[in-house]
Amino acid sequence: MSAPLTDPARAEALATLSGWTEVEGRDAITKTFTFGDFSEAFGFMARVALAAEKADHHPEWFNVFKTVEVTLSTHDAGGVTEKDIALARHMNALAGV
Ligand SMILES: C[C@H](O)[C@H](O)[C@H]1CNC2=NC(N)=NC(=O)C2=N1
Repeated sequence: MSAPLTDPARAEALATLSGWTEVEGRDAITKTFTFGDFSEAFGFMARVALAAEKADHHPEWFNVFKTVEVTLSTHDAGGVTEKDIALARHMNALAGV
């Protein structure tokens, strides 16, 4: 199991991840993606779901119409690890940002 990133390492990673921020009061990162419509949002979720299953690393998320609010942390490690950074980076790529 990978260990949670240190505060400086997490901050350094976030500086390279457009739109991702730290969650207040919890060792996790979050971003709200906004798409053109529900089909785009759900298509994004479907693509992320396949990647997440392959990596055995899954997002917490909440979809309303064309927005997808995502929170990432590594439950087994109790914080943000490289796995979360990799998934966040992949999500940005899939969303084209
Ligand atoms: C048994 C299985 O490998 C684990 O429960 C995986 C599944 N997906 C996971 N997803 C996330 N976000 N954190 C985890 O610690 C995690 N653990």
